[in-house]
Amino acid sequence: MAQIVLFENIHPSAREVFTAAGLTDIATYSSALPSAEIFDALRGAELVGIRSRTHLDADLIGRLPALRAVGCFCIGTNQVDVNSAMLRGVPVFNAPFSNTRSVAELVLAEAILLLRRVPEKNNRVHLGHWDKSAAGAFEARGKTLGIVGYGNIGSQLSTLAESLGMRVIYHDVEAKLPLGNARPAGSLQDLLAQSDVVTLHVPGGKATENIINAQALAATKRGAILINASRGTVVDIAALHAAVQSGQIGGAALDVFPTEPKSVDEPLDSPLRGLLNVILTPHIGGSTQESQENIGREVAEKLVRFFQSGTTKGAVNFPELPYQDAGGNRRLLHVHRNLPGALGSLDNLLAEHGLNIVSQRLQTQGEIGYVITDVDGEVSDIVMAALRAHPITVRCDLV
Ligand SMILES: NC(=O)C1=CN([C@@H]2O[C@H](COP(=O)(O)OP(=O)(O)OC[C@H]3O[C@@H](n4cnc5c(N)ncnc54)[C@H](O)[C@@H]3O)[C@@H](O)[C@H]2O)C=CC1
Ligand SMILES: O=C(O)CCC(=O)C(=O)O
Repeated sequence: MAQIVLFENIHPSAREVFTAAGLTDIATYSSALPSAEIFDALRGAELVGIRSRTHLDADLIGRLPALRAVGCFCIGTNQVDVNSAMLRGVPVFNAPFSNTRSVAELVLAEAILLLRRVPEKNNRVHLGHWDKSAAGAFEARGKTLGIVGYGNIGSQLSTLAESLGMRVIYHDVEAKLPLGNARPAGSLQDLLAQSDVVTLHVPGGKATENIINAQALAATKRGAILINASRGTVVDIAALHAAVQSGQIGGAALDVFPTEPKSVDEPLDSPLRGLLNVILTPHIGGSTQESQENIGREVAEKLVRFFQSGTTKGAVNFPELPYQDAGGNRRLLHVHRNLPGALGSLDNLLAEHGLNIVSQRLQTQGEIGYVITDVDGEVSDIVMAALRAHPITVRCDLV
């Protein structure tokens, strides 16, 4: 079985990084695999690369003892049970801003197209109608853009929209630095009531599930446009369907869906198909040549650095230890339960086996601690077996 398994058509730049680092045992898949097939594909894999469609749940992670790290070649990591991965000593990496600009540009384009009613007009011309009316068509200039989630994408979009002359307001659960003339709205309800275009840029997960539901849609300014390029679970699709049909929502653009097709030939199952004032795109917010090449390189580099030196800088679920040159002969990566005396137990065990510590760094986070130890001398299989068998150990690797 391959040491590295990459799903979902990850850009070839990733393979270049792995092979340049001497990691050549790589299996690639052009799409996500059905859950019945994924275990066989991953058996024995040490590094796994996915995008948004491959789900790594607690059960699957638990059945992959060889797995050392996961790379999400995207921003979102909600498709991985990152807590279970952490508890098994598996760091998860992502590319936190390599596709930010691509998403912001698509959203801005969709806002303009929907304000001008282009999706319906495009369809009418294709059908032979030359309907040159200005009814319901507006400039973006002077309109209010409401951004829900003022993180990397939301704030990037904020500056682009202001350069078009839009008034920008935002709602975030954390205090955020307003860029340019953007201002925080008093609440989500307040944002919805004021905005001509509402766009969602929050993470997926339980806390954001259906935050745009029937009640939120009813509180939205009548005829406003809704754009969702975050995660499909953020919008209640049945409620949106009803709001579009009643005219409460004047147009919508959705790039993400509660359940997304796993491959090219699987159709999207959604009541929104066929509505002409709704733009549906196949989760391509971050899919540009520029972003995919950068993401391929960035995440592969993080995986290689972890695999070869143990650094967890940038991991989303793990104590972060930055890169440091190896000081000794061998380097031990030890993940343990975060209990008093854990480091002492590890060091005693090394001393019992005559290993001198050249340098050692510890970081803890929640339930686990992570120690990188450079030692003089060879680390025998006996020492590794003793380390792995110790009651505090979650996992231990030698690099
Ligand atoms: N369609 C696509 O292809 C892509 C989609 N995404 C999605 O976009 C999301 C956002 O990306 P970034 O801006 O890079 O993330 P980010 O982490 O920089 O920003 C997210 C923001 O949402 C805020 N937030 C969290 N819960 C909230 C709530 N309930 N209400 C209001 N604000 C809330 C956070 O405080 C944070 O400021 C990602 O998590 C990912 O799911 C990202 C890239 C591509
Ligand atoms: O490109 C992808 O597969 C996923 C993009 C995305 O949603 C993300 O980066 O979070």
